[in-house]
Amino acid sequence: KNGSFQTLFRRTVAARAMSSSGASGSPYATLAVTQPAQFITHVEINRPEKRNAMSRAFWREMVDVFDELAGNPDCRVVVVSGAGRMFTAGIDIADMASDILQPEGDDTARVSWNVRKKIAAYQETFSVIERCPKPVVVAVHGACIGGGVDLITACDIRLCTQDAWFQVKEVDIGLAADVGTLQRLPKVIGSRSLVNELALTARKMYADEAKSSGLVSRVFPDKEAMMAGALEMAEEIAGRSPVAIQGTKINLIYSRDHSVAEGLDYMASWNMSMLQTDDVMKSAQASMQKKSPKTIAFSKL
Ligand SMILES: CC/C=C\C=C\CC(=O)SCCNC(=O)CCNC(=O)[C@H](O)C(C)(C)COP(=O)(O)OP(=O)(O)OC[C@H]1O[C@@H](n2cnc3c(N)ncnc32)[C@H](O)[C@@H]1OP(=O)(O)O
Repeated sequence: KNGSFQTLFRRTVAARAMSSSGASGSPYATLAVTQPAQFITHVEINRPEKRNAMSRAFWREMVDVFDELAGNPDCRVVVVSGAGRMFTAGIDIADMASDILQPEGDDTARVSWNVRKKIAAYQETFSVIERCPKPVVVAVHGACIGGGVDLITACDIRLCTQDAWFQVKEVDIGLAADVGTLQRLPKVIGSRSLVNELALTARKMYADEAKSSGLVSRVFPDKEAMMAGALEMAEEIAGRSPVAIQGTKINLIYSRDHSVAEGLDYMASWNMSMLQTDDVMKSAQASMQKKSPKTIAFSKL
């Protein structure tokens, strides 16, 4: 069934749609948000002429979009990618310099207070991805620099193309990375030594090493194949019980940050109510009848 002409055709059309450089009439200046298939939302960083550099508008718009998607029952999974030649060149150095380097305040305490608030707001841009109960699949092609690494480490599944490269570039512009890479990358990549090397030297890491280190789980030959793969994966997720999927994401993140005993305790409290969902019976029945979960009509969540 997977290889049928119709399925392949539909995937190719969807992958092309997902590779486009944006939807007209988007309410966002830096993002194109579309629905390539039922329950799947595609968030495309859409400033290709500036290599998807993250401007002030971008930092705000990501929060708006993910806050909305978190509560939107028509979204069960999100795919994030970049338009044009690369995923992202990181922070927009031109647009952001004045925001960070000329802070307001009458004295050191007030200036510091205001800078802290700004940094916390920038951190929120990627923390909303992690807090969103819908799984987020990120698809990286070409460069993923600086803030791009902060972004992808907040996502649940990372895919890339063979031409992708990743760079924790902050030290090159005089910063200690402050919006998530130093906190999340060590949880993603097993080797602390490799994380330290990448963050302290700002060297580029290419697709094969990204795969062998565990930063990405799959490498595709090109962007079209990657977007088709991302959509296929998103369909697998979107076709399953949203109660099970969202509970799985939330508990995986909780147990990443807690002891096994605390994670088990949280899980027991979680499932004491969630096990009572109709989705368990529906899914078990379909499984016994050897039907795909995708054939089940789950209530919206
Ligand atoms: C609170 C702080 C929060 C977060 C902090 C994050 C830190 C970081 O993100 S550090 C990383 C910063 N990024 C960089 O240093 C990358 C700089 N860019 C490049 O090295 C290159 O542009 C490139 C990404 C390798 C792409 O090269 P190429 O394909 O040859 O394109 P260009 O001709 O260089 O650029 C095209 C166009 O895009 C503009 N641009 C590219 N990157 C940025 C950027 N980071 N900020 C602003 N603008 C960028 C470039 O200026 C060009 O614009 P024109 O108007 O066409 O001149």
